[in-house]
Amino acid sequence: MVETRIIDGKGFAEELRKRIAGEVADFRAATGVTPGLAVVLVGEDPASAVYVRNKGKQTLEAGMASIEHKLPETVAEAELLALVNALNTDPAVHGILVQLPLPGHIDAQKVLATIDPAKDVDGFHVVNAGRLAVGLDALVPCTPLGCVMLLKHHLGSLAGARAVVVGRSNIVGKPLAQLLLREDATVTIAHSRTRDLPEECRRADILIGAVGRPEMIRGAWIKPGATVIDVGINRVEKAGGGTRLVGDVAFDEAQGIAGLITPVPGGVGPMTIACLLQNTLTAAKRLVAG
Ligand SMILES: Nc1nc(=O)c2c([nH]1)NC[C@@H]1CN(c3ccc(C(=O)N[C@@H](CCC(=O)O)C(=O)O)cc3)C=[N+]21
Repeated sequence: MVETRIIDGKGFAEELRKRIAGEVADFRAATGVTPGLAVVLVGEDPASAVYVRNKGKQTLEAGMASIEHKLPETVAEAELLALVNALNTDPAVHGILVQLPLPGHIDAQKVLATIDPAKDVDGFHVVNAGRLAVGLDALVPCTPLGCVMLLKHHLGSLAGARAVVVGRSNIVGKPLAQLLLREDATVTIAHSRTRDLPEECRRADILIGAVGRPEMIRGAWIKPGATVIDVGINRVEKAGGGTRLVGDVAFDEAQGIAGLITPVPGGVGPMTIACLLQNTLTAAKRLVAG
C-alpha cells in the first residue's frame, strides 16, 4: 500500500491568483494600463454560465477589467466574427476568450482563427499552437499550463519521467504533451484507439486523464506511487438524486495506489482559471511593450 497524497489545486490556484494580483497592481502603477479580459458566451448553457461568472469574479479580484458579451444561441456566425474583430482592435481588451463549445451552425475553427494571436489567452489559435510546438514564446492553453505547474511544484524536475496523456484534444491532450516534452519528460499520447490502454497507463510515472469520460481510468491502471492528474470534470447523477462532479479517474480506487492525485473538484479546474488570468497579464505586458 502506498500512501496517497492529494494535490490541493484549489489552494495552489488561490496563491497563484494572489501573486498575479500583486503583479497586476505593479503593472498598473508602472503603465497606467488595466489588463482587460473579454469573455464571449454564445447561448444559455447553465454550466458555461457558472464558469463564466466565476471567471468574471476572479478577474475583478485580480485587479483586471472583465468585459462580458452574451450572444443568443441563434446568433449569425458573421455577427460573432464582427464582435471578435471589434475586440481585436479595442485597446482596453488584452485577452479574448470565446467560450467553447459553440452552436453547430458556427465554425469554431474560423472563430478561433479570427482572434488576434496576441490576445488569444486560451492559446487555441494555430499560431500559438505552432509557436508552442516549435519552442517559441506562445500563449499556452490554460489547463495544460496549470497541470504542468502542479507537476513541477510537487515533483520538481520532470526530466526523464514517463508521462502518459490519455486524450488527444487540441484543448488539453496535444498542448499538454508539448509542454511535458518541453520539460524533458518521455511522452506518450494514448486515446480511444490505443491498444491495451490499461497496460499503457501502468507504465506511467505521470498519468493524465483528459478524455471527459467519468471514472474511466481505474485503480488497477495506475502504477503504485505514480502521480495522477485528473483533467476531467464530468457531472453525473447521484444515487439518491441530484448530481455531483467526478473526474476521468476512479478517485476512490486510486487511494493506496497513486502517490499523488488531483481531486475533482478542487484540482485542475481552479488552476485553469488562475492560468487564464496569468495569460491575460502576459498578453497585456506584451501588447503594451509593443
Ligand atoms: N474557450 C474556452 N476556454 C476554456 O477554458 C473553457 C471553455 N472554453 N469552455 C468550458 C471549459 C470548462 N472550463 C472550466 C474551467 C474551470 C472549472 C473549475 O474551476 N471547476 C471547479 C469547480 C467546478 C464546480 O464546482 O462546478 C473545480 O474543478 O474545482 C471548470 C471548468 C473551462 N473551459
